[in-house]
Amino acid sequence: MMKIQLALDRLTINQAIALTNKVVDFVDVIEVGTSLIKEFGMGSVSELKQAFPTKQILADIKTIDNARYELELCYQAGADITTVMGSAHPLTIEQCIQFAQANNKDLMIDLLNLNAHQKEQLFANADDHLYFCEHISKDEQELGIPRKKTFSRRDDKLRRIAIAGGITIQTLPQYIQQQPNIIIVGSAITQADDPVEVAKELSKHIRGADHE
Ligand SMILES: O=C(CO)[C@H](O)[C@H](O)COP(=O)(O)O
Repeated sequence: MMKIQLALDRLTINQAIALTNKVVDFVDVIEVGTSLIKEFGMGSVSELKQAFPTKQILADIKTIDNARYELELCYQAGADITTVMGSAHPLTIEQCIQFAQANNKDLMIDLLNLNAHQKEQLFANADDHLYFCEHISKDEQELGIPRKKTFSRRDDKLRRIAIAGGITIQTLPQYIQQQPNIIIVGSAITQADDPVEVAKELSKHIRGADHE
């Protein structure tokens, strides 16, 4: 099944919990966004895990260095998945992969701003607990820079792929067509007038998508 990940950004912890409570049945993974971690620290991760103990919690820590220290903080707070920037030093990425494996956790490598060659090098690490996130930044979104088609599931069957960055109900079909494992949606739900309706609709299409 294709999964939907809810990205919680630019909210207080209480707002994040209240919003998630409304839409929890329509999401598979709860992402504690980088902005929450930066503003409120690891308490944002532990409070979300306490509020939703049966859900997978992704701490979007975006590690760029100091791999074990940062992952340890996330695991102590209850995270099931953490993120590392694909642009980090290869040793940092290797440390994250090894440490996640040793702790029975999943890892997501954020491919933000990497070229095809850099991505190929990272793809050599593919396994069932490693996700590669095709991500366009908030800054690119806000400046209206169009997303390039980044991958096709047809030649990418071995890798677990997530897609993130400004995805809405209107733009969803093109992402579903690419058959990722996870579609990450933040503002389209968190900023919606009716978050429940939007999450319900997104979930219907994402979870219902034909996925190999
Ligand atoms: O990692 C992120 C920001 O760095 C967000 O998780 C991602 O961009 C999804 O949120 P939105 O749908 O609002 O773009």
